[in-house]
Amino acid sequence: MLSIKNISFSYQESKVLDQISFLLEPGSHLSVMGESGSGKSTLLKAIYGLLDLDSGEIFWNKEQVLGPNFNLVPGEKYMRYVAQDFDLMPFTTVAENIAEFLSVFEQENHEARIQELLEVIELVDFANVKVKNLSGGQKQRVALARALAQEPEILLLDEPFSSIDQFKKNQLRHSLFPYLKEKGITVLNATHDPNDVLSFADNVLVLKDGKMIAHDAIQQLYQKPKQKYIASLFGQVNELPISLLKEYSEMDASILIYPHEFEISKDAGFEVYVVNNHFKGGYYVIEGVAENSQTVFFTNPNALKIHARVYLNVSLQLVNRRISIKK
Ligand SMILES: Nc1ncnc2c1ncn2[C@@H]1O[C@H](COP(=O)(O)OP(=O)(O)OP(=O)(O)O)[C@@H](O)[C@H]1O
Repeated sequence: MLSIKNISFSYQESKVLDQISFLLEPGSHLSVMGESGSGKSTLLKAIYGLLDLDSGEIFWNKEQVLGPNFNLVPGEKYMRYVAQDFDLMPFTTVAENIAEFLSVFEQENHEARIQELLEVIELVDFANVKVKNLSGGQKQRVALARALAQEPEILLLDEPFSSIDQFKKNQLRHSLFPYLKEKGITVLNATHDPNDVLSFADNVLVLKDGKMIAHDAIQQLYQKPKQKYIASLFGQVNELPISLLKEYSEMDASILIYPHEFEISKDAGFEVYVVNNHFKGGYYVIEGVAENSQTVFFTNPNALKIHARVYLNVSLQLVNRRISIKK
């Protein structure tokens, strides 16, 4: 179990982590989300022991993680941190880079382990290519394989696919995350990308200005976001006065609605007129304006005529789930 107990950290005068506490079960996958500068990397660095905390404690089971003031060589054997800058050996091959981190006591397994890890990072054909000749995204994958070579109990990933193109990213998510689950490796993944989170994370921790503002199971967090900031991490979201819906016209509260949650109708719901269509591949996000002059985004399989008037409705079930937010 990873226990983070009330940790705070400041760079010079500015507080970057503010009293963060949470527990992480072994083998589970936690995504750390938050806008740029919210403290995601700093949290991972603190957990890895790269920072001296202002206050608080970090434990992996019974072992305390200590910062550089107490630990000359930061980093614990049971934990690996894959940073945004990958620390590789450029003049040796991909296979040699991975082999460097395999256990010297298991020489006879090295070939098989290198092959296994090359498959996870999908670089089998690059085994004998020198790292200096790889693209940024390929280097990032080698850094991942090196971390895995050390068979960590906890893996800290800082934007693990940031340099990798969309196509490869998808393949890699589907090979890496199930591999980590199968091996029982505990994962903390700092990411901006909801696609890293939605199908793979068990829980999500949300940071805002160094404070933990949510820590919940992924589905709960997505379905019942406590504020727009949280819902926005998963893409576009509307925050509307509930009074736009006839049944709630007297109520002074706002409601968060993802664009795909509207039902379009010819006559039921509230009226919007169409001002723009945004092509998204398999569907369109339509930009409309409601009677209170507020912009509303909703999805539709096809583009709609500019200036067309449509009615948007939301299921009662959804309203009841979300309605808790007071203005
Ligand atoms: N070495 C440093 N010295 C001083 N301030 C720093 C340092 N590193 C980060 N910060 C500041 O700490 C805050 C949190 O940074 P951090 O890198 O943890 O954010 P982040 O959420 O990981 O951002 P991003 O998503 O852009 O990587 C930011 O305001 C940043 O400017």
